[in-house]
Amino acid sequence: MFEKTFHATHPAMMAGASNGDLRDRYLVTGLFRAGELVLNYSHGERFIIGGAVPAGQSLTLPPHSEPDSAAGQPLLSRREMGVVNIGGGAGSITVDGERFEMAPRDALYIPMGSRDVRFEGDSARYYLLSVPAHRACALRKLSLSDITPMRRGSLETGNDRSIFQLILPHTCASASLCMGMTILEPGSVWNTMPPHVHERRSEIYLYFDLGEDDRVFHYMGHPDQLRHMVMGNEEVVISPPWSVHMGCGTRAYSFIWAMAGENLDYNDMDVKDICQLC
Ligand SMILES: O=C(O)C(=O)C[C@H](O)C(=O)CO
Ligand SMILES: [Zn+2]
Repeated sequence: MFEKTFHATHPAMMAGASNGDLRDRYLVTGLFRAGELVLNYSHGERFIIGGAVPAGQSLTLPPHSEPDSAAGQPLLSRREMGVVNIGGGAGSITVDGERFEMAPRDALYIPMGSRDVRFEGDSARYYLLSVPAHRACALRKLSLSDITPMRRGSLETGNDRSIFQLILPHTCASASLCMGMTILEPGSVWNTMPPHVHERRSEIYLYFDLGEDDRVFHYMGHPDQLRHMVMGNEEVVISPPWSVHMGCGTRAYSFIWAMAGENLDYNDMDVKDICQLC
């Protein structure tokens, strides 16, 4: 049921890794295909990373296919999920009969125990992230207009951006998923500058709102041994807990960040000084 399984990696595996090795280990592509629901699996925090593009049809979360003890059970029987509509048009998500209209950039938190989850919409594109959960929190829709963003950076330093915390304890209760969206102002290109590491959580970035010919130069690895990966629109990068994660685009863009691990504390991060990087 998973298109690809991404394995957990050791920091020592960065030495000698080719650009192709990095892309194979950390880059998730092909998530958004018309008429399909695509799921990938990462052993880092056991994230499921997916995309659903209904293109006029109705797409449903599949049940577990294995092991035998779980086969046929709902995918979210022991998991929670965050969804964002990154498409240009509205759609709807129906969870066990409760229907939510999903305007572009709306998010939905779907709790553990949800059984029937359907995605619809002609031009909606849903980004899906799921992690194991130990409790069921409330099903909840979140719109950017309900959230006061954190403003960070400046146009002068090319990193003027708004950080919307969609799923965090003060906005939406979850068992272990943290999720948000960061939107860069026109003329700004750097995200997460200065960068940070958080040993107790892994993080996943999805870059979007880029043109077809635009790219983000995403940096990862140990702060004093940075590597980069060239990423296009609607591509995802997995950041292990030992890795920085930051990027510079050829124009302004947006990205969705999602984390899980030891805690739900957004501020549990070790911010690096730019002079520490090389
Ligand atoms: O632009 C930023 O800065 C971010 O959005 C950083 C992410 O929220 C993050 O990496 C949280 O750990
Ligand atoms: Zn981070």
